[in-house]
Amino acid sequence: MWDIKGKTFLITGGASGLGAQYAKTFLQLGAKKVAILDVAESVGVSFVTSLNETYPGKAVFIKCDVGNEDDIKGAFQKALNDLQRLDVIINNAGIMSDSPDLWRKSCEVNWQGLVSFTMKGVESMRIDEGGAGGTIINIASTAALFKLPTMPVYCGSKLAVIHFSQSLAEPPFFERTGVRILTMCPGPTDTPLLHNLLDRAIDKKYAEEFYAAVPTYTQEVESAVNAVVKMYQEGDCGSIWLSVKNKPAQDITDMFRNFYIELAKVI
Ligand SMILES: NC(=O)C1=CN([C@@H]2O[C@H](COP(=O)(O)OP(=O)(O)OC[C@H]3O[C@@H](n4cnc5c(N)ncnc54)[C@H](O)[C@@H]3O)[C@@H](O)[C@H]2O)C=CC1
Ligand SMILES: CCCCCC(=O)/C=C/[C@H]1[C@H](O)CC(=O)[C@@H]1CCCCCCC(=O)O
Repeated sequence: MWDIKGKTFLITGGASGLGAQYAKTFLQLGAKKVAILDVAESVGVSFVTSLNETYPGKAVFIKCDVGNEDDIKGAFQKALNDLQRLDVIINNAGIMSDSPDLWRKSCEVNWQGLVSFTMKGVESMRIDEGGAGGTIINIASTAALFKLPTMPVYCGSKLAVIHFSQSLAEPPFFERTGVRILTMCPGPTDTPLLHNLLDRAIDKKYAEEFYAAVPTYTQEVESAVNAVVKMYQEGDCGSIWLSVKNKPAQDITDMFRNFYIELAKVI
């Protein structure tokens, strides 16, 4: 069982939605400090103010657009200075929009930003270079596990998150670095990300027909958050987890393992 008590957390996209609930929950469970990184400054500042009312001095807000490398460099260094040491990074910031004006930004945020924070995290945590080890939690989605024709860019960015994470985590990565890479795939969860689905689609007209034909369902935020806590406490490096329909988190690593074993027979 991995400890939460006394650990420091950096959470991207932590000003609202699931990221804010991860912050609240890990503080409730004894985290030492959290750094909330988000592009939404006023929401982030007021959220951190409310956290500090309950947990004095334990939360800091750092403005950061995770789609912008200069922002990431500055924010990561500031988080290290403020927290002194980073034990856990939750790469949570994500955009769901395949619209012509936003698809490229969503690739930068969902994928490149996550890669950048993961690499910086590994560098600062790795025990073979003087660090103390740690955990990096990468948030993917069930959109990586089914084909959603209205949002192929979002699906692709989330599958990239899974494959990047599981490839990086291949043994002996953990033995060498002491850094644990974990991936969570939440299913549709009740947050603003799911508002205005038609405006987020690659093709609005087709999306109207598509969403009229498929049933929509969402799970509670609490369920997705509990799943991340369970994965943090129990997950092995390289493991991939699922959180759907308010069910307890499931470790689906073996399904991926078997998929690659089958593929290896033909490649
Ligand atoms: N809500 C859902 O149904 C699901 C969400 N996810 C993933 O969970 C993560 C969080 O999603 P939600 O909380 O639902 O979304 P949300 O839209 O409610 O919140 C996203 C947060 O990220 C921040 N953000 C957006 N762009 C940013 C940027 N460039 N730099 C820094 N912060 C930025 C926003 O300001 C906001 O605080 C995302 O990666 C999403 O893809 C995965 C599966 C299901
Ligand atoms: C086995 C085929 C499954 C196909 C599922 C699908 O294409 C549609 C899924 C919708 C489901 O009915 C409930 C929803 O809300 C889905 C549409 C919303 C997609 C956004 C997902 C965001 C995310 O999970 O990251």
